Amino acid sequence: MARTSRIQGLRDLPVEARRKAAAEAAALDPARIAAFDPTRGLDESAADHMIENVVGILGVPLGVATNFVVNGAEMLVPMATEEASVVAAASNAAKIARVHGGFTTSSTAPVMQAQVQIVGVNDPEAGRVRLLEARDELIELANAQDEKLVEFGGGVRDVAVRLVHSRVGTYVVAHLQVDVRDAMGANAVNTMAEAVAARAGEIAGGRPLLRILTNKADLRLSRARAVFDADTLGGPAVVDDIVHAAALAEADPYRAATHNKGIMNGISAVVLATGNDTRAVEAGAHSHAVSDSGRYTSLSRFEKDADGNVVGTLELPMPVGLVGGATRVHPVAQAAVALLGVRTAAQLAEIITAVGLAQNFAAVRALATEGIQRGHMSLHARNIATTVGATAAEVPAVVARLVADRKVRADHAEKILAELRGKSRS
Ligand SMILES: CC(C)(COP(=O)([O-])OP(=O)([O-])OC[C@H]1O[C@@H](n2cnc3c(N)ncnc32)[C@H](O)[C@@H]1OP(=O)([O-])[O-])[C@@H](O)C(=O)NCCC(=O)NCCSC(=O)C[C@@](C)(O)CC(=O)[O-]
Ligand SMILES: NC(=O)C1=CN([C@@H]2O[C@H](COP(=O)(O)OP(=O)(O)OC[C@H]3O[C@@H](n4cnc5c(N)ncnc54)[C@H](OP(=O)(O)O)[C@@H]3O)[C@@H](O)[C@H]2O)C=CC1
Repeated sequence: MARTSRIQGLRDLPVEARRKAAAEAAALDPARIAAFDPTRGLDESAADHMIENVVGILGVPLGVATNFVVNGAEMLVPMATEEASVVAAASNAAKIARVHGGFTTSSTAPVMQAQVQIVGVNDPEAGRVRLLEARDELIELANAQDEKLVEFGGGVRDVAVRLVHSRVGTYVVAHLQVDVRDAMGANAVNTMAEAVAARAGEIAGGRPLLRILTNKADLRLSRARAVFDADTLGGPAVVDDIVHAAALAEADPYRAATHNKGIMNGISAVVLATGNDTRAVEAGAHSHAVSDSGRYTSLSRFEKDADGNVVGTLELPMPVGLVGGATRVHPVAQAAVALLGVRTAAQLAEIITAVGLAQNFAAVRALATEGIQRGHMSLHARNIATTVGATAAEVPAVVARLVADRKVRADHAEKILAELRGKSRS
């Protein structure tokens, strides 16, 4: 069967049937995603080897976003999040993007950078140039730390040197620019930085201090682009308002922070589902949101294209891997990667970026039209109903009343529940 990301009625199926439908739609043997079943996910002894002082395992809901087409390929996207409406919103935007073929993505080579800080250099300008003269020697020394990475086609691509003027002096900071192939790359570049630090200090004429990767991974960028059809959105006035909404985010840091949070709703959910480092991706994203003039701005852009549609673009650092970290040891992360069917870290990075753009578009569309409450709160209402003690059988009736009364609040849910229980007793 051909892979598809359109699954009719997925939301109405019980969870076990959804897993089956997802495997079928992804043309996968269901055994490949068996770990999605919480009884077959991460066990305590594996968890005990992942971090320290383990006392338990936190469950986070894992959903699957539908409707994605990325570079012409149908794609079901695993998303781990505690927030209602995120998975629905991503699926909704992906459905609108399908009208014009879905998402087109691209990326730079997977180059991470490690910094070596050198202190106490008397002639920092000359120290910088001495290090650049020693480029080949430093590259050779660094590459010798990871012959396998070089065999895979990775390794150090270049050395850059910056002078950083701080409150307590000028530092010579050498950057190793390393192609880390399918790894997130932290361990490889940190090992290289530690290995070259002493020699770099000698050459620069100072003392090496910090030796660590930078999470401002601006040489490892991933991009996504999609066209959102004007007629599907409700016409030219809606398009103009979406462009206004995005323009405010570009110009105003207060709005940009929320706009970017909407992007990260999608990105962090896929990063977490695939066992990648959410903090590394978040740090990279926010560092990239600072413009050349030093102002915090939005990561995405929405414009009106020549045909009057909205064209959305997103570009940001995406340091994710397939071969290391928790991706290698967490059975649910492995199942998530299998569901996506990706073979390289670059493919994974690009899909995550497409999800970020979809998520952002869904929120901005809602905000520029009916507001966030109707769609988001009607899904959040299920949490509220459960919080006040509604049973699985009672939840649908409580949710329907909360939404109809436009009062998605715990006090109102308690009132509705009491009324329902009163009726069923009488
Ligand atoms: C919530 C929707 C999608 C409803 O939207 P709707 O138009 O009422 O939904 P629909 O029933 O017509 O369905 C349209 C599609 O949405 C999906 N969908 C719809 N409902 C479900 C569901 N229950 N379960 C699974 N999928 C669902 C589904 O894909 C469906 O198509 P289908 O594939 O079925 O043909 C819409 O209102 C929306 O996109 N809202 C945005 C919600 C959002 O952004 N939530 C994030 C949390 S809010 C936040 O944290 C960020 C924010 C907002 O502050 C960021 C910012 O300010 O920029
Ligand atoms: N500031 C930060 O962001 C920091 C993050 N971290 C953590 O680092 C972890 C990720 O580190 P990472 O270095 O990716 O993970 P690992 O070191 O676990 O895995 C990467 C290794 O996998 C091997 N490998 C096998 N196949 C490939 C391939 N096709 N391409 C590239 N490498 C391959 C290589 O080792 P070999 O050459 O030996 O085969 C490579 O060094 C995350 O858990 C993150 O949380 C750690 C420190 C700081």
